[in-house]
Formats: sequence, structure tokens, C-alpha cells
Amino acid sequence: MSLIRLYDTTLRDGTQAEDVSFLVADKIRIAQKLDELGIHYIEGGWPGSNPKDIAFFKDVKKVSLKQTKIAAFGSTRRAKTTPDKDANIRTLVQAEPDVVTIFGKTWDFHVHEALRISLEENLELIYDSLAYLKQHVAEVIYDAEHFFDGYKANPEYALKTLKAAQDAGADCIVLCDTNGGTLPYELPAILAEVKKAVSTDLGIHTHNDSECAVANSLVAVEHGIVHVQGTMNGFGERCGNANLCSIIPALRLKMGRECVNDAQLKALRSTSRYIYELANLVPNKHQAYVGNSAFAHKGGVHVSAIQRHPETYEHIRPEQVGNVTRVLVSDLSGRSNILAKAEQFSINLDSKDPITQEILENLKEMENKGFQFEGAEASFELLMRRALGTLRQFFSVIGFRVIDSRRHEDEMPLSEATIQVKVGGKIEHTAAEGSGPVNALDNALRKALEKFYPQIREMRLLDYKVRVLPAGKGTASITRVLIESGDKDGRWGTVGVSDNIIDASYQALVDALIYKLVKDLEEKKG
Ligand SMILES: CC(=O)SCCNC(=O)CCNC(=O)[C@H](O)C(C)(C)COP(=O)(O)OP(=O)(O)OC[C@H]1O[C@@H](n2cnc3c(N)ncnc32)[C@H](O)[C@@H]1OP(=O)(O)O
Ligand SMILES: CC(=O)C(=O)O
Repeated sequence: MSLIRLYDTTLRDGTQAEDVSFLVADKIRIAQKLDELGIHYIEGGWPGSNPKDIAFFKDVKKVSLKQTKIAAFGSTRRAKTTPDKDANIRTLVQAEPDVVTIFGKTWDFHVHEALRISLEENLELIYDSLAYLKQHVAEVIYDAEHFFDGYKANPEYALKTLKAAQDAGADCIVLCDTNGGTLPYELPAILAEVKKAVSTDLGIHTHNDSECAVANSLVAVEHGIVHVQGTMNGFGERCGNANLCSIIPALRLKMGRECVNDAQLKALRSTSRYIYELANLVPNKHQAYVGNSAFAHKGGVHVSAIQRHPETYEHIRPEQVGNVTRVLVSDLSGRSNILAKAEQFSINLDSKDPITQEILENLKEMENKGFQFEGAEASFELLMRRALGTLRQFFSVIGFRVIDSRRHEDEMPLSEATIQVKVGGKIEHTAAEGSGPVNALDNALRKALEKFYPQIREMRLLDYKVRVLPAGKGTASITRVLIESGDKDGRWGTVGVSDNIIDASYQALVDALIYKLVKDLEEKKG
């Protein structure tokens, strides 16, 4: 089967998303990553829009890309001018990209309302913009904006706009579902009519306003489209663009279409996360194929079955897209979840050992009290080790006190914690200040323990989340604290629950410290 050409517009349409913006240097790094992923075209921006996009086209020439072509985006010429005098068309040529993509109007309503010109004049805009660009750029792509809405409103005129693009020499005509309102069942009949009207290669560009952008792209491929536009992680204007992180594996693994190779497909998840990172956005954990939860199993029945055969609850093998199977523990767990976790933590546990059932019951009891271990696997590992009696007593806390005071209305509050710990036979009594009561307690705990366990200095608190559990008791409600800690080798999550926020934080902090000590000891043992 012929190659499906992947066209990524993360750097153009992706940046039209609320909250997404990239520096020029980041755009270049993303282009390099997309090239490694095997993307055939990268739309780098609209040089007629802003200096940053002009700089991108200048800078991208300095990096070596293996196979991708760089496309510059713009519109057809303005009315009442000629392409050679149109500022936007001139900047497209001056950017010297491998490819130019311009969008033009298909929908008669848009021609009348947005451009306020005649239908005939719009055909001239399309024809002479493309014909001019074809003389100056090696490859020219035409994005037929609002194609599907335009076709539904006035099919004859919509097809005339495509013919104008074909007559001008466009190398590919891309049918755009600009407002994202088209549903998959509508595509086959429309595509059949388009194929009767034009013979140029066809592409698809969809938006996700009806949650159908990926589905529409795949249906289009099934009906002969050879060029697919989309963005990484589905970034894009309003509800986003068709998500290439879902389209690529579907094409490759389910539809048997040639697009990227196996090794490139394995880099899908890491590329997705790289782009989230540069966009400074938290990855969507529920994202298909590449999200943390895409292959995370929670229900006991599911966990039991995947251990017998992964395909029972997994639609592909996660490693094909660089993801992994995960087993979660919660009050929906069965013994299979406990055994899977024991294996992950390298803890010997026999399914017939009554301790397995005891751990399961303890887990359910604790979840009922408000604990949640999905984001706090380190606390769950400690719970297992405690139940098995294999957790070494590194230290015990005899007691602590936290004082939070604001002495004058116009002064910052002061937080101070004192703590008494026992390590071996020795008692250590320390005090520390902090920016807030939890920070003061954390500082006092570390100060007391660092003398005995200097490796604690390597440990950092990376995230701290407080959740008020819905008991309707206002400030007297139960709180759950989740802490994420890390050192040079990894990150781990711990949890505490109490009707006192300091006490809940204390539990999560102590678990985080004990986990660090357990982890280092296990590593030493090899
Ligand atoms: C479907 C899409 O995603 S298309 C891409 C949308 N992305 C963007 O708009 C981001 C980049 N845009 C920009 O930086 C600016 O809008 C610019 C520089 C392109 C234009 O800025 P301005 O000249 O101030 O115009 P403005 O932003 O108000 O856009 C309206 C103009 O675009 C014209 N226009 C819109 N679509 C087209 C088209 N396909 N062909 C020609 N002109 C067009 C309108 O006729 C109007 O021109 P007029 O003011 O002369 O009547
Ligand atoms: C071209 C484009 O971005 C659109 O029609 O949505």
C-alpha cells in the first residue's frame, strides 16, 4: 500500500491553542524531534504573521534534518492586489521553505462574510496565488479551508475552488474540517464526489470540536486520502487538531499503512512528552496510546486476565509506542493486583500466603479512610513490607510540635517545628524554621536524620498536593496529602490522611524519607 504522508502542524496550528506557545529555539528542537519520529512535513509557522516565525525559517536551515520537509504557511493573496505585491505571499517566498502551504476559502458564506468579495474573485485569489507560488517554490500545498461545510452548503462552488487549485498546479489539495463539526459517516460520500472532480493527491486536516478529528482522518485514509495533517498531543485552535499520537499508531498497527518505521513508532511516547515539556504543560495521563493511564489496569478482574495474557485488556502491545503496562492498586483491586505490585517491587509473595489477603483487606480499609495509593506507590510498598515484617526500623518519631504565628498584622507569619527522633539507641532533638508549617516540619525531620543518614540530603520534595475529602465538614474535613519526592535516580509518591493537615503531611513526609532509605539499602544489596 502507498505511503501515507504525515504533515505535522504543531508549530503552526498547535500554537493557535490556548496556553501553547514556543520560543524559536524550542520550535527548532521540536522540528528535530519530529524529524527523528519520521514526520514527512513540518509546518513551522506563518512567516507573514510575526518575527518569531520568520526567525524559525532562518534558523531551521542551520540544523540538519534527515528526511522531513519544512513548510511555511499563509493565505491566498488579499483582494485588490497581485501575488507579487502581496506582503504575505512575498514573505512566504522569502522564507525559502521546502514547501509552501496556503489556505483559501471554499465556503460561499465565508467568501461573502469574511472576505466580502464575489465568488468569482475568490476563485481568482486561489488560482493566481498558487500559480505564482508554483513558479517560486518546489512544492505547493493547498488547504481548502472549511471544505466540508462549504461542500454541504454549495457543492458545486466548493468543487470549483478545488479545480482552481488543481489548475494552478497545487501538488496536494487538503480538505479541511476547519470548524470540526463533520461526523465520520458524512465523509465517504463527499470524498467520492471530490475524487470524481479532481485528480490531484488529496489530504485531510481536521479539528476536534465534535471529538471526531482522529476518526475523520482515518476514514479519509480508508477512502483514498494520502496526506494527513495533525498535531502532536492534539494541540490546536479551540478543542484542538487531529492528534498525530493517535493517528500514527492507528495507521501503522491497525490499518497496515506505511508511515513511520517500528523504531520511530517506539519513540512516539517520548516525543509526545518532550513536546508537553517544552510547552510547559502537564501531559494528559488519559491520552490514547501515549498517556500514563493508556495501559494502566485498576480492576482486579482486568489485572488477573492481563497477567494470563496481556491482549485480554490491551488493544496493542504498549511497548510498540514506547509505553508500558502498569498495575494500579485501589479498593477495586483483587489479589492479582497485590501480586503484580509485589513482583514490581521485587517482594516475594505467594498467592496462597494468607498475608496476600491481609494486605488486600488492609488496602481496602485504608482507601475507605481516604488513602489513595495510585499516586503513592512508595507508601503502598512500605505497607506491604510492614505487613510482611521485612521493613527495617530506620528511626522512630517520639513527637513533634509545629508553631505557626503572625505576631503583627503587617508581618509575614513565622513557622517553626521541633521534633524528637530515636535512631538506634540515640535520641535527637532538633528545631527548624520554614516557609510554612509543612516546610518547617520537613526541615526539622531532615535536620534530625541527616546526621545518621546523610543520603537524605540528595532527596528533594518535588510536588505537594492537598485534597479535602468530601465530608462536608468545612475546615474540619479530612485531608489527604500526596507528596512526590525525588533524587538523582528517580521519583516516588507517598500519602498521608488525617483530619489535621499537618499530621497528614507528616505521615507522607515520613514515608518519603523511609522509602528513600529502603531504596538505597536495596540498591546496595544489588
Ligand atoms: C483556519 C486557520 O487556522 S487559518 C490560520 C489562522 N491563524 C492566524 O490567524 C494566526 C496568524 N495571523 C496573523 O498574524 C494575522 O491575522 C495576519 C498577520 C495574518 C493578518 O493580520 P491583519 O492584516 O491585521 O488581518 P486580520 O488578522 O484582521 O485578518 C483579517 C484579514 O485577513 C483576510 N483573509 C482571511 N482569510 C483570507 C484568505 N484565505 N485569503 C486572503 N485573505 C484572507 C481578510 O479578508 C481580512 O483582510 P482585510 O482586513 O483586508 O479585509
Ligand atoms: C487550514 C486550517 O488550519 C484549517 O482549515 O483549519
